[in-house]
Amino acid sequence: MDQTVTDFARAVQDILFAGQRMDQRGWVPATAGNISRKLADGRIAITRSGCHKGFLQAADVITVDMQGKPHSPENRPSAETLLHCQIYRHFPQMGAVLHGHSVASTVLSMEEETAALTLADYEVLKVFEGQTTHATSVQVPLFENDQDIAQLADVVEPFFGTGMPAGYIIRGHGVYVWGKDMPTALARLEGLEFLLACALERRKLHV
Ligand SMILES: CSC[C@@H](O)[C@@H](O)C(=O)COP(=O)(O)O
Ligand SMILES: [Zn+2]
Repeated sequence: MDQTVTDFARAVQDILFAGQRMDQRGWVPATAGNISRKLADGRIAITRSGCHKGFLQAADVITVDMQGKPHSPENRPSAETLLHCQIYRHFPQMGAVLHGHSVASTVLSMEEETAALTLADYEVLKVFEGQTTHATSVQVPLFENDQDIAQLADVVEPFFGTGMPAGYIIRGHGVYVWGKDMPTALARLEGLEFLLACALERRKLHV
């Protein structure tokens, strides 16, 4: 079979699997969230706008270029496609991007008044790139939500220089994480969601 077709077919499988996994964990309520995977030829396979991520069909995955332009003009990619493209542009070694709307990321980001959530002293911090010990802290930047995604991307842009090992959170909205491939991105998301759930539980204990 043609290599390009095989790569796209694999990306579709990766995206459908990720959608089911994120739905099972309660991270993509209703039609929330979006999922992408970079193809070997540089195109990006991404979810269509408005689909339930737990019930994705192969036809719900389309391709866009690095600027977010769909290869078939009749296809409407995720409303947040620009945020995915921005991550791939900054980190050429990354192969998958996940966006979810968990309860923990939504609540914590609305409660935290500073510009970042600090996650410290957790063993699971080692799930993030470059972390080798629990005896550290990782900052997860918080950005104000904005329905103008190009404007939101402009605000996120300078933070790529800081690496953002755990991804970032849009306030009252959700998380963005990435990885070299889909299993790595899913593991990072699972790690981040575990840590956010711990942080939320601790805040409840301390009220
Ligand atoms: C359920 S509303 C969520 C959307 O506004 C958006 O934030 C989202 O994550 C999904 O948008 P989509 O265009 O389907 O990729
Ligand atoms: Zn969203």
